[in-house]
Amino acid sequence: MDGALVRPPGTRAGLSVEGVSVAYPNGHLALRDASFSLQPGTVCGLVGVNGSGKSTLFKAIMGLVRPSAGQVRIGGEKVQAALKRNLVAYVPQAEEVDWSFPVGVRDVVMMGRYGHMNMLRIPRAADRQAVDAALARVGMLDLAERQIGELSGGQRKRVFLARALAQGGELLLLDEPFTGVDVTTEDAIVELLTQLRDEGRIILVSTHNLGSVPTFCDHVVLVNRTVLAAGPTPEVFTGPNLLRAFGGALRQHSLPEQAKAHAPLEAGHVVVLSDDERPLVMAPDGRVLGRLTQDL
Ligand SMILES: Nc1ncnc2c1ncn2[C@@H]1O[C@H](COP(=O)(O)OP(=O)(O)OP(=O)(O)O)[C@@H](O)[C@H]1O
Repeated sequence: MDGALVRPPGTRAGLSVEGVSVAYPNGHLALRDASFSLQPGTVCGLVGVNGSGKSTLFKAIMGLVRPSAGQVRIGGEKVQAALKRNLVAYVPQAEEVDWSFPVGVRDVVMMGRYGHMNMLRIPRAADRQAVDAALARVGMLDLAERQIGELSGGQRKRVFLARALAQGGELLLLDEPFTGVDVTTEDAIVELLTQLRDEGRIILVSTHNLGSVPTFCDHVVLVNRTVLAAGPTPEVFTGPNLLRAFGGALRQHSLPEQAKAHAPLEAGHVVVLSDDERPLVMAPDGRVLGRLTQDL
């Protein structure tokens, strides 16, 4: 993934979620008193079991649900003001998109520019440049004329990432970006997110792929209907915290003998499998040592 990105003007935007509670119209309290904050230039993993409130938190940050208590601030501004300034870009889960809709790759990425256009939505040269730069950056310029439904799962993810880049948001929300992508695409996405972090953006990534969290997240927010723990990855992404967040949803195994023969690990380490089955190895004191296959 390479190429330059046309960056919008705008100040760096920190994110603060302060005491946020969200109740749905049926009365279900999906989040209670959730708090954390992130500084510009951070990649943060949002980690929790199914139904723990990750998407609800995204919706609160995007102004799609109104908290019954607390507030979200982006760059010190209320959500609606931040949205008007195009500070927040969202990369959806594949399931949220109608892939049969006949729309080309370039058109999808151009949608990221709508907030920069007037009512008639006629693209200007700057919009076309931003689209091309974003497509180049995710390595999709060659497929720009394809229909979106004609792409692979990994290519589709790149297109929606390009849409967020073309928008030029300071805060990027990614919902499960690694689901259904191969290791090469995952590495390319991680590299791009790291570059965006180094440019001063905040990247908030919801993921079930626990194995990848220590390798690319500076911060972690663990959720289960509230924020259980938030902070730098080495402090928060620990065995005890993960077991508290996931309870019985994580399978825990002793490291198999045959794996020990290939890895410099001591007895007593355990392997924890996330629900996408990429194993994490933890030390007896609960420190996460890394992924079994790649890091150890
Ligand atoms: N529109 C809604 N109305 C009522 N309850 C909802 C609604 N949307 C979500 N919920 C409930 O709120 C809780 C949190 O859901 P949410 O989608 O935020 O979880 P999640 O952590 O994103 O889950 P997953 O990992 O499965 O995507 C769940 O119990 C869910 O059933």
